[in-house]
Amino acid sequence: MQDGMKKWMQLPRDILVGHGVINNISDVCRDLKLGKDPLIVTGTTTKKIAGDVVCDLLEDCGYNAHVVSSTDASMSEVERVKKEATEHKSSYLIGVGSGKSIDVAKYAATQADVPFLSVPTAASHDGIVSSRASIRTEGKATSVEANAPMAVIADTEIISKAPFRLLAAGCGDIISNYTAVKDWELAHRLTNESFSEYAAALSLMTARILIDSADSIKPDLESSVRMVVKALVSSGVAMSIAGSSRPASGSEHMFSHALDMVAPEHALHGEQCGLGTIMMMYLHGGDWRSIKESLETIGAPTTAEELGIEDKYILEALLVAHTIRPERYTILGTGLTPAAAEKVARITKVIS
Ligand SMILES: NC(=O)C1=CN([C@@H]2O[C@H](COP(=O)(O)OP(=O)(O)OC[C@H]3O[C@@H](n4cnc5c(N)ncnc54)[C@H](O)[C@@H]3O)[C@@H](O)[C@H]2O)C=CC1
Ligand SMILES: O=C(CO)COP(=O)(O)O
Ligand SMILES: [Zn+2]
Repeated sequence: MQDGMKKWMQLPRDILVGHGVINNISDVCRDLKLGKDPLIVTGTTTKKIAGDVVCDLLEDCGYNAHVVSSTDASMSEVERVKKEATEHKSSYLIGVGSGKSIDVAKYAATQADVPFLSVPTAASHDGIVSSRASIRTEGKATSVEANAPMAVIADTEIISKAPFRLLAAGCGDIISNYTAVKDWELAHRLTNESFSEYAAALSLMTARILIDSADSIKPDLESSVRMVVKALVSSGVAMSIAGSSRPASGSEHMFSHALDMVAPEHALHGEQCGLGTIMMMYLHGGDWRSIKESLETIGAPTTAEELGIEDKYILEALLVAHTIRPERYTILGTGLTPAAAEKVARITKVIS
């Protein structure tokens, strides 16, 4: 198998997107025949926003639900959640929150070999649907294979109340599909890596629809949330078809993962990927200006300053990005020279 590919496509069975769909949580658990003993994994902020709501809704329907708050997407948190699940004899896990809570729940459920449901409180990236989890081990973030959620319940009423920055980050994660697919095509041509026309076409179509609607993505608009959540689901399906994150993660994601390693403070995953897309599109000789303009229209950061990260870390990340996932061939090849890294960052006005 190539590059951590799954042997078969794994997709969520039930996907609910809309106003107030959180109220359907017990119907979904019943539909999937999951039993009456869920463990809800949530964040400290998102517990108050949706974790407790999910717990109350399930308890009102006779479920024996327990809640565990998770603060960090680390292997020790995964172990702690697994232990809680064993203590409470939980037959499935429900991740309620942003990326970190969902990843901890997803990976703990995979390790414990129990089903998992995804209830995002923000549309910040396509991990809400995917079969991967980003878990920190010994201080280093690693993307590990996990089981896809059995169901995704994306309540647009809740998500529309999240800070707009999170939604704009989700757009950055989708727009990055453009360079991810270009990298995948390149790898297919140069290294014979297997390539799925369907997964690539779906991934590109998703990014194109989002870019075409960039000027209608606005704060406090539930219709904007709906559009972005659907795109995140569609991007997640593209990854499932491919059996890997290839259609949605290329050199721009390697840049973001590198930034997580080298910079003392990070921005949001989707924000970093958006910035990476501008620069990697320049390297591909593509229309990086329209990527930049779309991100600006949406209100996502397009410069190091807006990202809140010093220029020197952008350059450092560009230099080490190719080492992040050496088995995944991209436009970065065996690496940029310091002069090339500075040139791409300056020409695209990511650094000044
Ligand atoms: N599994 C996968 O395929 C993927 C995983 N990731 C991982 O996900 C994590 C990043 O996830 P993000 O969601 O971008 O960041 P995050 O999980 O750090 O959350 C950012 C902040 O948003 C807050 N938040 C969430 N919903 C809110 C709401 N409704 N109202 C107010 N605040 C709210 C959270 O409390 C948190 O402080 C990283 O660990 C990254 O590596 C990223 C992409 C894909
Ligand atoms: O973030 C992702 C897709 O948007 C997942 O990609 P990784 O495999 O790089 O973690
Ligand atoms: Zn991503």
